[in-house]
Amino acid sequence: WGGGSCWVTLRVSGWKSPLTIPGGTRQSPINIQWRDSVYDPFLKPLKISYDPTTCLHIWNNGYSFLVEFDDSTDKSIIVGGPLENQYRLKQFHFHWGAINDWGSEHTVDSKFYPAELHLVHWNAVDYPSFEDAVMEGNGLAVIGVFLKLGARHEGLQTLVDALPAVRHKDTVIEFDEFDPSCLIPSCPDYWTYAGSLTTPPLTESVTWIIKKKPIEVDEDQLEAFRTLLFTSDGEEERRMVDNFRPLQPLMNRTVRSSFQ
Ligand SMILES: NS(=O)(=O)c1c(F)c(F)c(S(=O)(=O)CCO)c(N[C@H]2CCc3ccccc32)c1F
Ligand SMILES: [Zn+2]
Repeated sequence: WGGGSCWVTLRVSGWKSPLTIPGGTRQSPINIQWRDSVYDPFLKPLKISYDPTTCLHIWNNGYSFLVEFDDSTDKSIIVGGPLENQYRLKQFHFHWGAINDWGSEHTVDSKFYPAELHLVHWNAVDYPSFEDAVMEGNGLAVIGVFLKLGARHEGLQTLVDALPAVRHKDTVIEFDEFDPSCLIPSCPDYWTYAGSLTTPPLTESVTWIIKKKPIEVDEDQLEAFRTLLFTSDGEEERRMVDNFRPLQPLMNRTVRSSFQ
């Protein structure tokens, strides 16, 4: 184990992801210890402007279900917050548990939420493509939004209604005119830290922006996520649940907050 690099691939209900990567110093997800986060008065409000006509399709890629956007223009972008320039929306996806006691990737004071939304953006100012940006320290910006059990979320319901059509891995349906800002709490408060993708290639290229306030969804909506499958049509069915990566060491990082 020592200082050497070691690969441990954890096979948890189809969620293959190395536990640690060689030389990783800024891996995600992490536990956010509220009292250890440092208020940074220089953090700007995050500005979100998405164009619903850039929404393309929903697909089940065997990791999660994701909604992909046309990122060939600057129509759907975020700017401000901890970011040096604007980032283009590429896709959003979720992580969730088999039961409501866990499911999120990040935790707050070691508390899990039943699910977590990730909106993945890339730095199209400095890099020619998403694939290039994935390899750069300031290449990506991911907004994380916690989901908690509560009232039904009308905006999410549009997505939930489409899930039966993407039940199996590698199924896709057209999905248009969806504005994902309806899934982001209006409260401006967030934490931010330098991290990584939580799926392969696990590159340390993500500026994480984790919203302090969760959104509320109801039990039926969480159950709808759990009806998805890791497996393709014709394979032995394995329910798509617990598709989150284990917590990673904070190492030499500080989590900043935009609020006091
Ligand atoms: N939690 S997370 O935000 O780190 C994250 C995921 F958790 C996740 F599942 C995916 S994916 O596209 O479903 C699976 C591909 O890795 C991506 N997709 C990214 C990662 C690599 C890649 C390559 C092309 C298009 C999208 C992505 C992701 F950024
Ligand atoms: Zn994710």
